[in-house]
Amino acid sequence: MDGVPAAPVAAVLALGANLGDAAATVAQAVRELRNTPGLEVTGVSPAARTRPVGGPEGQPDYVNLVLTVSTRLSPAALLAAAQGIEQAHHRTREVRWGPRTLDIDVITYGEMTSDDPVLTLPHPRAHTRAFVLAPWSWLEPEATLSGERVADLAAQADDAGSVTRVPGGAEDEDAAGPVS
Ligand SMILES: Nc1ncnc2c1ncn2[C@@H]1O[C@H](COP(=O)(O)OP(=O)(O)OP(=O)(O)O)[C@@H](O)[C@H]1O
Ligand SMILES: Nc1nc2c(c(=O)[nH]1)N=C(CO)CN2
Repeated sequence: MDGVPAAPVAAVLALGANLGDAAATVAQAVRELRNTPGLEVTGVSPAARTRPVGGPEGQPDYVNLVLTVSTRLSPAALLAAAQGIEQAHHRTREVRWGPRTLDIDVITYGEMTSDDPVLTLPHPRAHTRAFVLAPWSWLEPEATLSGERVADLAAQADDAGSVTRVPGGAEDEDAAGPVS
């Protein structure tokens, strides 16, 4: 998990936010990831507005998007970089699946598999989450996750009906509008 790869590794990151100006936060996080040493952002999905899955009732909608990256960071360093950006956006963890200013999950890191609870790969719930799978499929229509087409998984997910594609660029802070 700590090993630096011999060659850049393709990884997939999922971003989500539903507190404050979520669209602006996600756009800023993309810029921060672009500025992270050892990381090249190779693709940014359109943003999605999504209904909250799990957690307390009455949360605002989320803004979600997916990035593809090419990285020389180890898996542990990639997670640390993601968590550092979460912390810079004042991420707190009070209640499981509660509302958050910013969440950055590592969905895949090359073909690596891991059941380490600190960094499980692929992300253990990604294959059930349209809020991850749908934006990923918009960015990479032929992508697969554990041998299954991401677009098919997105269509089958329980939350498939609560994901709306947001027009405009994901790095346009106004594109997704305020969450409600
Ligand atoms: N693939 C992964 N990406 C991000 N965090 C992971 C991953 N696998 C395990 N974790 C661990 O999960 C812990 C909890 O993460 P976090 O608080 O972001 O969960 P969550 O976003 O509320 O829920 P979920 O894990 O269902 O997305 C982190 O401290 C991290 O060590
Ligand atoms: N719509 C939506 N729901 C969620 C999200 C998220 O990013 N979007 N993240 C969660 C924990 O990672 C739990 N529920």
